[in-house]
Amino acid sequence: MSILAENLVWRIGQKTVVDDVSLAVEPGMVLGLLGPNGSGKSSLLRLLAGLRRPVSGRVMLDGRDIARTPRRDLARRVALVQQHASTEINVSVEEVVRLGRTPHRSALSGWTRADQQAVDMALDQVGMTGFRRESWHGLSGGERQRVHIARALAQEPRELFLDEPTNHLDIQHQLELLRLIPKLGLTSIVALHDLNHAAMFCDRLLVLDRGRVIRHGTPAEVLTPDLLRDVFRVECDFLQQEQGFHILFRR
Ligand SMILES: Nc1ncnc2c1ncn2[C@@H]1O[C@H](COP(=O)(O)OP(=O)(O)OP(=O)(O)O)[C@@H](O)[C@H]1O
Repeated sequence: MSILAENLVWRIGQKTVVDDVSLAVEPGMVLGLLGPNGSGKSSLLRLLAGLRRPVSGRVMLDGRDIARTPRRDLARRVALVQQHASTEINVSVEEVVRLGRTPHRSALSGWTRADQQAVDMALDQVGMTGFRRESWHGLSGGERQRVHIARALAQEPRELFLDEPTNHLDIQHQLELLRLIPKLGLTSIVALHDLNHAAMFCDRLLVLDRGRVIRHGTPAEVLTPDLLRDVFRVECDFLQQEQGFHILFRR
């Protein structure tokens, strides 16, 4: 397994935010993480990326416990694109993406061809090459989001965690990004709110509610009318199409 989490628990004060979560993702697969607001998706992603330590349970990447993995090794293989990430200082787009190379560089080595190639490719993958010299502060919310993803890709991770990556993006860029993720060949976990997008682009889905895993499996196994009613509190119909199903929400 590329990503394996066993019985993760995380609390803040008296509140159990992540409650006995286990999951497994095979190499190259995309797992969609679903759940209502406050269900623990962001908190779980931070535990999986090693930014938070669980109260109990463990996360294994390629069979190695991340609690015993040196920070630098972890930073070389895992990238997390968080919500509301921001940069205060006045920098160019390319400079933001170059930060993704930090874990690969030593204090003595200069900027290498491999570093530049990784940055060029990452900018290209998110369609931001033309913006490389622009100031970060002049970008729209969606453009910033794409630059954050480029920074994560420049890191050349093996595991990619994305927290609502389509936030702020127009529909064209939402679809482009969701199409890109499976093509990267990385093992990915993506927190999403759009259930149709999750069904279209993820191999497997996992639904959280109040920190607990309610269901996991293929999109067709997970997204059923009873789950949408019980967890998301919506009534819907399902439209069966050649390329899969589509959820129609009732007015
Ligand atoms: N640092 C923190 N301090 C206090 N409460 C926290 C903290 N981190 C998470 N929580 C609480 O834990 C719960 C889960 O939050 P989390 O952000 O993980 O949910 P989420 O599923 O990502 O939500 P959303 O869909 O709204 O982004 C929320 O009730 C939140 O207020």
